[in-house]
Amino acid sequence: MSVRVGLLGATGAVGQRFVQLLDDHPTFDIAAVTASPRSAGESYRDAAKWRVDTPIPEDIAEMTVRETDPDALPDDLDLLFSSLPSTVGAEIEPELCRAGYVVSSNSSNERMAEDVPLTIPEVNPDHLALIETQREERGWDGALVKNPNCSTITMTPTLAALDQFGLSRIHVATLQAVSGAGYSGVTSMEIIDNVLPHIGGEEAKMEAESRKLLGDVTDGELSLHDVDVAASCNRVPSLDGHLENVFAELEEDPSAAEVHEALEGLDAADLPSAPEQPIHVFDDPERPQPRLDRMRGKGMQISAGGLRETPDGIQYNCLAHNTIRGAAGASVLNGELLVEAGIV
Ligand SMILES: NC(=O)C1=CN([C@@H]2O[C@H](COP(=O)(O)OP(=O)(O)OC[C@H]3O[C@@H](n4cnc5c(N)ncnc54)[C@H](OP(=O)(O)O)[C@@H]3O)[C@@H](O)[C@H]2O)C=CC1
Ligand SMILES: N[C@@H](CC(=O)OP(=O)(O)O)C(=O)O
Repeated sequence: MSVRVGLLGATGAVGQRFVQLLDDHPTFDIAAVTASPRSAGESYRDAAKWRVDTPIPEDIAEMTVRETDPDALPDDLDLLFSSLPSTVGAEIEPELCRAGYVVSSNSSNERMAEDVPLTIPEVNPDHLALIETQREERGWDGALVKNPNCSTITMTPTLAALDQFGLSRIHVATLQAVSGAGYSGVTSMEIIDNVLPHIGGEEAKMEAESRKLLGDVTDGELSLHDVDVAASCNRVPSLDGHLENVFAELEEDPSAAEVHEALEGLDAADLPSAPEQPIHVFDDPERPQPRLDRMRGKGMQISAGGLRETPDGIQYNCLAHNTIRGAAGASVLNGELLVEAGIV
């Protein structure tokens, strides 16, 4: 089976990760690439300043970049992956869905909309049921599905695994890599020998998106999980890989060994890009570390470690590759879920 896909925002940092990840994908074939009007008409090789650590695929390099507009896309695309700036996504993604395209989007616009599935296949694949509500309410033939923010993706699968003990209150502090801010997002003068204790909007995203991901969809209606989440987000000078310190207050009182077993027991998704085991737990208290562990499971596995019983609950660390598991890889996984569900 071949699924013809288009990449929106293909020349950007996340767009390039899509190109890299889809290069040898078993079913997805890149049939169109788009970017801003500045790049449209150029070859992908000229338009994209290639910064990924594998060679640019020759067939994609030769493609002509199109405008990001329904009229500029071929009609026979089965699926679109979007990594547009969120202001651009907010304008263009609904137009594309109205025109009949199914869009798996990484951009933050509409992540919290009640009729838009925000999914991680190992956590809440059933939320795809919201597509029916979305199509009824918006009159779309296409569909819009989102993946969460990269810091949220790193933590939420661990919370899904701990939900069996009753999640009551979560505190999390993040140490986020510079690639999360994009190539020109943080200057070297700002970040070398430094830590920035503020990432605009990130804390509110982690607090809200995690409750949606852990929530329920019944009869096409969404209800949020009632766990309290409080986040503090920090930029640190690692290149890729967000590390997070989680303090979980639970209704029950599991031992560290029980938590270890629960984390490693989170069910895998049976999808081509999914890791065989979603979460790996280290016994070594010095792991996970961004440089050593971000590429586990081809950048798609989440690592945890430092499990510790405290008077208030369990403390642990978790880590994921922010532009693979946290961005392009997350959208690809959602695309595979859409194929499995027969929506694509
Ligand atoms: N899940 C997550 O947590 C993550 C999400 N993201 C999100 O992904 C998106 C992309 O991020 P990133 O790749 O770093 O951004 P970049 O700035 O590197 O790339 C943006 C892309 O969008 C294109 N673009 C810009 N303006 C327009 C326009 N007006 N019309 C059409 N296309 C346009 C650019 O084309 P051109 O080259 O021509 O300028 C480029 O292809 C953002 O929304 C970001 O927030 C990013 C990282 C992680
Ligand atoms: N804010 C994230 C990256 C990002 O773009 O997030 P979002 O997709 O929620 O805008 C980071 O800095 O690491």
